[in-house]
Amino acid sequence: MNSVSLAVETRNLHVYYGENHVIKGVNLKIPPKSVFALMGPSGCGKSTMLRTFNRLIELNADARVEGDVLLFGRRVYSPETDPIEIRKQVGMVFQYPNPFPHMTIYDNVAVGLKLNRLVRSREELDERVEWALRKAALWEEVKDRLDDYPSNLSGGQRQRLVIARALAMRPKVLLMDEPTANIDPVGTQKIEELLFELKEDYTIVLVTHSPAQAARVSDYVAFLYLGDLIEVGPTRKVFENPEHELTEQYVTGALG
Ligand SMILES: Nc1ncnc2c1ncn2[C@@H]1O[C@H](COP(=O)(O)OP(=O)(O)OP(=O)(O)O)[C@@H](O)[C@H]1O
Repeated sequence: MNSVSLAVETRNLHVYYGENHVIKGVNLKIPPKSVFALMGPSGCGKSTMLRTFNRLIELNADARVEGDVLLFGRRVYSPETDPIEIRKQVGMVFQYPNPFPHMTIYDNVAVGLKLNRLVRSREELDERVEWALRKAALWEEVKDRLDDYPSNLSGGQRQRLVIARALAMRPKVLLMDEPTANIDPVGTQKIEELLFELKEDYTIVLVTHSPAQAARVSDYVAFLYLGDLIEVGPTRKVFENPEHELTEQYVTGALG
């Protein structure tokens, strides 16, 4: 696949926090309309890597990025590239479900559309909010209480609300940083099922420290260890026939 047909590509990507070298020359090719998992033990650089894809890493004054990240062939770190534009194309969901507590369920989904003036009428806004909530598999559970506040929702519902908020902006890529780490098993299962539907339209990059989750939901998986990319490939291949001893230890639970 050439760069334009890849959703995300990293070329010799390095990240430093001050003197601390945390991503060490990583080359990745992430095909569109798939779930791509970044897995590895705590501190190996998964979140850091994810944050380079939408330039969120730049909010950290200590961080320095070298090498390239390409989004559908476009250089994310080129001086001509506007980080705000990149963040519109690349949605992000974090480990803690973080809907805005003082906004209604409806407004949580509508807020980005309003701020960016992406719709012209209240009717269009209603349609887009419903569309996003349906896409996030939440509509049936909240359609009669759109004016409620998210504090009344379960953790899993709140996370799906945040996913709806991201989807409302119609991103091409959705970055998810351990989206089920703080969700109960039933909520986790719903979010994992949702990933299967979302990948029909979006590219999903999922950070997880759980090899079991990566095996359940991803099409491709990359294993990071201490900032090095140890192995990457189709998930089945990596789990059933890993090339590296370290990968084998990690997927069998021997590495922690
Ligand atoms: N803001 C920061 N300043 C300095 N060092 C950082 C910062 N954020 C992360 N690090 C360091 O960079 C390395 C990679 O951290 P990162 O959070 O990317 O790993 P991770 O694999 O996502 O870990 P976890 O699963 O625990 O979230 C770690 O050694 C961490 O201590």
